[in-house]
Amino acid sequence: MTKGTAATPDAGGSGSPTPPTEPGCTTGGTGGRDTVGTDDRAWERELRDEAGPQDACGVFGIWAPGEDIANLTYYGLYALQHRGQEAAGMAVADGRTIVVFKELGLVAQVFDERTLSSLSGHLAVGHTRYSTTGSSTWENAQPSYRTARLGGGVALAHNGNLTNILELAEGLGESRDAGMNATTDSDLITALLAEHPGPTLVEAALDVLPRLRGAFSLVFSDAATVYAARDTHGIHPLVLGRLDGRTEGGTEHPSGSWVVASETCALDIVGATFVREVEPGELLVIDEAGPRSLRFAPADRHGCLFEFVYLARPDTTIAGRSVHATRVETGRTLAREAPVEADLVIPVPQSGVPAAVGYAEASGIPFGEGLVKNSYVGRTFIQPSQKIRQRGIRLKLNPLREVIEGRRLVVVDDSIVRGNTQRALVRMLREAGAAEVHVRISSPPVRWPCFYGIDFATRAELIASGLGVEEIRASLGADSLAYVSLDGLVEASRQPANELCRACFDGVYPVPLTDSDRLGGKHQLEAMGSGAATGAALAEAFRRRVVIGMNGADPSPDALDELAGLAGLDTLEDMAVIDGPAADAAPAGSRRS
Ligand SMILES: O=P(O)(O)OC[C@H]1O[C@H](OP(=O)(O)OP(=O)(O)O)[C@H](O)[C@@H]1O
Ligand SMILES: NC(=O)CC[C@H](N)C(=O)O
Ligand code: SF4
Ligand SMILES: [Mg+2]
Repeated sequence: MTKGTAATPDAGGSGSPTPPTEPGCTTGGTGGRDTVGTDDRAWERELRDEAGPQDACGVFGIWAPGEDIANLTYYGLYALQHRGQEAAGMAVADGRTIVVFKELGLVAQVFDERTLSSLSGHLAVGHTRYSTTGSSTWENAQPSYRTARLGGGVALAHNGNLTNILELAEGLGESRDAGMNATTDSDLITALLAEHPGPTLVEAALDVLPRLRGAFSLVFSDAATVYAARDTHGIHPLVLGRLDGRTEGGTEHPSGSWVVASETCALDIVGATFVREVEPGELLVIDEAGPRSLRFAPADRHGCLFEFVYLARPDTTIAGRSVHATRVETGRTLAREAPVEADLVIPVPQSGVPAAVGYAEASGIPFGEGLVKNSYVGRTFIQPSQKIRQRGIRLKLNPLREVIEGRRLVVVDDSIVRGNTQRALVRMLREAGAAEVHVRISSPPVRWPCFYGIDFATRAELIASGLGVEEIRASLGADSLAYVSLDGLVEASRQPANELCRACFDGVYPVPLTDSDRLGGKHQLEAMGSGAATGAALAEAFRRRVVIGMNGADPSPDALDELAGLAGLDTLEDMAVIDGPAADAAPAGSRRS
């Protein structure tokens, strides 16, 4: 392994890689593309500072000598854009050096031809980020990079969320900081791998991976080799593909060319054929000898059911089942379980479309487009602030008056999380003249927070956590509301019920959660001093409120007392004396002003 170099473009954000400013510093990007107006900056601050629900990142890895690695990675990330819209990046290595280029923004905003042409090598690791631990800052964009203790570097892309973050950070001590200023759980993994005394990255990984709790689909690399690993539950997807018929200097590379990606749709886009899933508890090592499989834990499969509902693209296959087929069938089931007399079934674009097709098919009610989607607006639920999500819905969806006026509508969507979308839609549809609005949802009520990579924020934010179906209907202003049953959804996914995580629907968490897991939160590493969790830091975290209740945690009274004790306070009320709005606290290492 060799020392990495940095991509440090000019202020315009489009420069070519230049040497690092300090030895071993490897992450690149503008750290401050200063071309946005005042209003945009406000949005940026919201993006950066506010806690809120989000999605599940996309990861991509490729080992393909002789191929245009940067371009293929770009296309792979493009196919995974729906999994994270806050930042994107790639690390490209040529056997000697690793160059990382990352930036806040969408894939197409982060990379241009000039940047891509400056990134060359035989392997790459890429990422699209939707933050679940650590603010939306440049430092927290991925791939995360660390110089390894024994020389060389480690670049890592992570989808998921760890649940033993404080424990891991405490174990790292001072080396957690190491000038990187990242506050993600993902960077903790990179640091653990880089700090490991083992002579090879494989040995480090086999020791570190079993110590991680929670969800991780990882693609990481040193300068010569790509690695992929999936947590023991296989919570989020990760697949291996082969770039068929590719050549190196006119002859096919003897060991083939390989791609690892969050979803099969990314394999399709780069022209790779699906080989198999990375197994839960498996570590794959991909180099000139081809892929080798190692095991770091036994498989105890609990795949995320919400991937089938919303997260994954419909043209992806998970555990042998098409996401699109699952959604259509769930719509059919919903029509059987919750029929209604109506004139037209309309979908809520984008991810509500397949279920609406299924509902229309099974009910016999005509299907029609009643909402026009602005294709230039992305996913709203995965945006990191409530204000942005609410604005996004108005920007994104507009009713087609001539289609809906005077009609009794069945409005089909895949999920209700906070209720932003449905509340806005019911109002818009009524204003546009709908005679009746019947809302049908192709997943059960989301009542429980997710600790494994979906930022469902606080439980209080989940509309179904405190309200029954009738109360939700009243709050949305709909004429009727019904959700599909959990059994109906599981059946449509064709997965054995005991091999799924369904925790956000039924509160049964496959990875046991301790109080500190529950007390953790998106900003827990920002609240820590370098290396160690001090009482004062926890008190600060507590004050910021994003920690308590983050991810919907309902901390037990005992845990709260313990936290107050750690912070040196007698009672929780004492914490109120520390004042100042949470958003004022700039995330550690933020380069943006
Ligand atoms: O109840 P809420 O908090 O509003 O969240 C639920 C909505 O968010 C998602 O759509 P999103 O706009 O994120 O993406 P999509 O275009 O893929 O449907 C989901 O499909 C629902 O429409
Ligand atoms: N959505 C995800 O998979 C997030 C990955 C990681 N926890 C982060 O916040 O960057
Ligand atoms: S809690 Fe829900 S969103 Fe989170 S991993 Fe489980 S099924 Fe997926
Ligand atoms: Mg939607």
